[in-house]
Amino acid sequence: MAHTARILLLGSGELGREFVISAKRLGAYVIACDAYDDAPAMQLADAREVFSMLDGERLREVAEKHRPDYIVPEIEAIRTEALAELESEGFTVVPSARAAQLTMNRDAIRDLAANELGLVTSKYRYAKNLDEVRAAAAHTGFPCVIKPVMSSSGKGQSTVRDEDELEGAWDYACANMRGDRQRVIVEQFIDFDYEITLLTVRHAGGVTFCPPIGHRQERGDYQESWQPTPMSDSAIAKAQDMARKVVDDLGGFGLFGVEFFVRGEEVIFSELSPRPHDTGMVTLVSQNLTEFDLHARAVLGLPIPDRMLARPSASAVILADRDSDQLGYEGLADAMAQGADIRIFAKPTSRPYRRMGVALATGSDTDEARSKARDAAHRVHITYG
Ligand SMILES: Nc1ncnc2c1ncn2[C@@H]1O[C@H](COP(=O)(O)OP(=O)(O)OP(=O)(O)O)[C@@H](O)[C@H]1O
Ligand SMILES: NCC(=O)N[C@@H]1O[C@H](COP(=O)([O-])[O-])[C@@H](O)[C@H]1O
Ligand SMILES: [Mg+2]
Repeated sequence: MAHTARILLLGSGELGREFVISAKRLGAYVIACDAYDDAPAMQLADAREVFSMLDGERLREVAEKHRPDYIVPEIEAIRTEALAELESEGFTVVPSARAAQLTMNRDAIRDLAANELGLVTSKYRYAKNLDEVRAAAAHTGFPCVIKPVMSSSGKGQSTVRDEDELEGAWDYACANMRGDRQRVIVEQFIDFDYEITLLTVRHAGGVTFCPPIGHRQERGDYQESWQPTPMSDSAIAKAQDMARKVVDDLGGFGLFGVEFFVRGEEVIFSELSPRPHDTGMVTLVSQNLTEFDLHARAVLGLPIPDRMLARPSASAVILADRDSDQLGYEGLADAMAQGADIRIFAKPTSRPYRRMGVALATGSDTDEARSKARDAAHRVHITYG
């Protein structure tokens, strides 16, 4: 065979696009899947399949047609029962069908982290109607954060300051939840000093951590990230210990993005992605091996260094502000003039707040890198035809 491995990629957004590049550099044949055609990763892959990955039967048909060595989820909205079945029949799901299943639902991963593994989390309770939301908020206190148990990138999420806002937040969560379970998590709002993503690679040779990535979110969605971010030795040790516990429990090989809130010396586990993380796009310039390279290596059973280093770097997102299918981009040269780099994801359509690209920069420290990346992101103008 001409290729080192066949990979079925489930989800073809910007993270998948970079993963395709990394996997293909290692000689893999990649079939990119998503619910819409010309998705960012499809444009670079060897083959594509356009279907809803929530459709278990279609998922099975596609897996049987391509007979991949590895099935690599790139999004959360996947019929994970189908992944479990395929795994039991001998397919390899990355990092494991169990990891995909538990992280698709906030309640499943939260119960594992808080109850079974004993990790420190915010106070929380679940609710499936407005009365239960009120009871849950009485338990957590105000402010609290309400999120659908099935959602990502902040969809359906709101921070609630008092009783009167609960109904609006419940309606908003219901209107924006994915899947068929009308259920939310109500979490105590953590007034953190900063939050991090700890990229954690579980591989044949053990577990390797990348230097912590700091990030800033708006509307529950990432706006900028930087690496490394300073942390005390004790805080980093706590985060690494919790990350190791959870990835060892989930099993399999791959890179995980483990999210924590840090308040003083207290480190609070939030959630994790069993795959490259959006805030980890900064590794496209900060690390010798990016998060996508590390995921590809771990998946293919190739060696991962024991220690990863990062030079001070930052990323800043380029967002659309309206719906369009006549997109163009201006200002790239201007954005790059101060030394920043730009990635455009080439999504075929835009909608308000959709992430269309990212600016990347390095600097003598992360403050300088952040201001360069932000400045470059502002110089890119999307045209809407
Ligand atoms: N309990 C909380 N206290 C304070 N801030 C919170 C809390 N929960 C979430 N946030 C803020 O909202 C952001 C998004 O939350 P979370 O990571 O749970 O959502 P998500 O939809 O899964 O996002 P993604 O899929 O992009 O990781 C967090 O990074 C944090 O900034
Ligand atoms: N926080 C998760 C995340 O960043 N996922 C990334 O966004 C894409 C969906 O983007 P879209 O909504 O613009 O299609 C996903 O395919 C993945 O690459
Ligand atoms: Mg998150």
